[in-house]
Amino acid sequence: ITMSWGYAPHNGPDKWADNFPIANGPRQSPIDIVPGQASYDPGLKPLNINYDPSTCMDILNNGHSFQVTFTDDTDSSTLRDGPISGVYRLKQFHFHWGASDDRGSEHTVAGPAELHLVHWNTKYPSFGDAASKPDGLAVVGVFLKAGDDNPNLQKVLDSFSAIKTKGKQTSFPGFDPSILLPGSLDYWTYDGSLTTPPLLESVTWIVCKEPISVSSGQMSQFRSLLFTPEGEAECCMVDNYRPPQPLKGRPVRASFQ
Ligand SMILES: NS(=O)(=O)c1cccc(F)c1F
Ligand SMILES: [Zn+2]
Repeated sequence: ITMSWGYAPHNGPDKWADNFPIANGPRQSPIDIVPGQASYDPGLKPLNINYDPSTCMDILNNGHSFQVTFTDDTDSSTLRDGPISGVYRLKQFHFHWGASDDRGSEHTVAGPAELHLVHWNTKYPSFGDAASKPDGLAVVGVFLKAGDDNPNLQKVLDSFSAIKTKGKQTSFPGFDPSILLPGSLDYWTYDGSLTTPPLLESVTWIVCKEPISVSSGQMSQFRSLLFTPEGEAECCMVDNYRPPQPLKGRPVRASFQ
């Protein structure tokens, strides 16, 4: 039987290496970002992000998080410049969050949650192919910070009643994910991996310095989702984050001074 990885004691991050030995590899994510230890690189370009809301299709509870998926058969929603070369297409975005407001982000500048916008390098024929290449993916990470209600999250939160349990999906047209980005696109960047199995070491991480806000009430809506499918004993979808991994000598660069 294939392993059903998760975030529980029996199948969580400390067990992933049993089936995915790359979990102990040289460029694993997330990492603890120490602002003072990052080195400013004046050669880094500003991020060039262009999203077309008409590529937004649906929202899904995949049993690990919820994800909003985009059509990626044209260069309509793209990421360019920053630390990357070429054109990367937006495939999906998802979040990781904690059971309480003091944990939940993956890259630690600690906070209740973290948004990941996943893009793949169009020099490869597909997302699946790109995901196995060292320069195949680029993920923009945005920290959520406990504070005021964030009205830009509301459309996402309002869809949760339709995707409460694992496997549920509902159409989610016309959403513009750029409204989830912070005002400043200053970022840290380093070479890493997927933070969930198969933990492939194919991600150029681009982590924004500025967080977006989320209220505690909105966080409790995230926590109302379930890891479990309909009809099974309910298990709240919380603490779906991997703890920081060893840096192993990797440089972390900053786009700002
Ligand atoms: N947490 S994560 O952004 O590293 C991630 C997770 C699943 C599939 C991905 F392509 C991916 F990038
Ligand atoms: Zn993620």
